[in-house]
Amino acid sequence: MGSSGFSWKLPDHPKLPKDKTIGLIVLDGWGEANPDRYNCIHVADTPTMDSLKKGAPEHWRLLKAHGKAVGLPTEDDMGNSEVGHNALGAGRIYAQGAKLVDLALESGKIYDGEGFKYIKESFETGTLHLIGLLSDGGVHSRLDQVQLLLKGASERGAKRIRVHILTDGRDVLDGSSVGFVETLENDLAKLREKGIDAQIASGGGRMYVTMDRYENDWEVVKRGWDAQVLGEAPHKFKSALEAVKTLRAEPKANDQYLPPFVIVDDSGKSVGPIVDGDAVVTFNFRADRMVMIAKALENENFDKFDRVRFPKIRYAGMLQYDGELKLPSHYLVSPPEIERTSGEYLVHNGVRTFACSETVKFGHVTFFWNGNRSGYFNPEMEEYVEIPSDSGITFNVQPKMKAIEIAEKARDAILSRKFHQVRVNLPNGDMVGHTGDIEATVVACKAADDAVKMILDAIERVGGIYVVTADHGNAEDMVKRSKSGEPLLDKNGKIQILTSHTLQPVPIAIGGPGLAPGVRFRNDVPTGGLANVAATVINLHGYEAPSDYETTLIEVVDS
Ligand SMILES: O=C(O)[C@@H](CO)OP(=O)(O)O
Ligand SMILES: [Mn+2]
Ligand SMILES: [Mn+2]
Repeated sequence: MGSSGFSWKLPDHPKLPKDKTIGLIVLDGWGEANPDRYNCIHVADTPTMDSLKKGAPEHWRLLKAHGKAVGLPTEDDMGNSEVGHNALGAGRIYAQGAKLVDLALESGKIYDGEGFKYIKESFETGTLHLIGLLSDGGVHSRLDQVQLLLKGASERGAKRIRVHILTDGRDVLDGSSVGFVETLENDLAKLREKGIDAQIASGGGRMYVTMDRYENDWEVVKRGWDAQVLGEAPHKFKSALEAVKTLRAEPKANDQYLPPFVIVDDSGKSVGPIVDGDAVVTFNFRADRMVMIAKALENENFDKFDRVRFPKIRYAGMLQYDGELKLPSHYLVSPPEIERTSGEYLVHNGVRTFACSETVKFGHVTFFWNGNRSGYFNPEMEEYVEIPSDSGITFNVQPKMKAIEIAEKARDAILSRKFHQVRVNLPNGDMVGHTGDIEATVVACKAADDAVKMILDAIERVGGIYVVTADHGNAEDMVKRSKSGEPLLDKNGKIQILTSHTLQPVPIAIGGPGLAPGVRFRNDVPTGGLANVAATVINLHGYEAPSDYETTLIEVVDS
């Protein structure tokens, strides 16, 4: 115990035993919605998840996974993996990046911070480059924040501004890139009227350029580096609007995967390479898909690809993306201080943990789960296993992904009896849902269900407990709908495919032979959300949760 009286030691739960093996499964992108043909979870054969639902209301219920329940600015904000896993692991609701940036821009505090002062030093003689995802999706970034930042920076001395855009089509409708570029072009034209030399300098689709995560494919980051820093790309255009319109006219074009392009002047020279003396801001607030580019921009020693040039710049992230690595070292807004997560408590109380997913979601059950912190709390108590994801494909061609491999690892970890908590993320519903391919998403949901079964069977064999939940919706609704819930059609009478997450609640189910008789979901937490899961799991490990955690979902009635 420290001098403040703080202790990592958790009190024993008055009724629940310790040392049970808990299989903790997060189905990524698995929400609950009305059954219809665009609900891939409903269409798919999912006997395991269906059978868990029969345990309602005592052993199955729904949780809020979007909006304020996960620390997002409004109830119109869909859930996402970062905020979802943060809430699941931390057991409290933190104002998240989106909200913190809103507040800092609203109050103007963003301009008084260390990060802005640092980049401002370059405004007199250098160019300010803004790199990030151009949409109003609100998962990684938001256009209105970029607009405010452009205004604020230009009013505070930025004379030459270059924006390097990444088109979305994942958190927003495919094809919406054109509209976002138009809006940005208008804003930049207005700045030019005021004598500021401002324009878009390069671009590319988010899944093909820059925004890789968890080191799945450094080529993605390199393609961005070449366009943004070196001013080189296979496609050259006079304007960004012309670029996106032309590239989208290609057969099978998709905003998520637009090839990299640079904007060139009349002499064919790129208008905005990043050079010595410039300032750079990566304006995404969300961490996972910014960590790799942040390393390329910041690290003196870097061997992931040949940077050709490593310009001496002043670089700041919108937020600091990794609290443990302190990356990047300069940032405009302080990230939420997520501390004392359930993982850290459990390690201090002798609970051994195993966590596993495939590369594309590996950081979700480790880094996000632990409050955007990389690495182990205590390597003696934890083991994290990453199964390499397929790279260079869209997951509708491999909808089963590595679900079975993840389940096998979890099964083996459970049967080894070395761990008290075996935690996995099953990516299928989400990663395939984002492709907008309905048939493939149905296959994906079945694969996830098969994986759940394998893990539950192992829990059965060791007399353990399972907790099955999800981080946000995706696969349960694949069509854009009117307010009354009718599928919306586009100009050609085709349904508008929804590639994004949703506002839907997610299920949570508990059970297994190790679940003490009399444990059931309370009925007095009707608005429970993802942040209530941590206390619940801590109870199932035989401990009382810390008093400032969101309340547990369970009670133990005498039977
Ligand atoms: O792929 C991603 O980056 C997001 C969507 O933008 O999905 P998730 O939050 O499920 O990781
Ligand atoms: Mn997710
Ligand atoms: Mn997703």
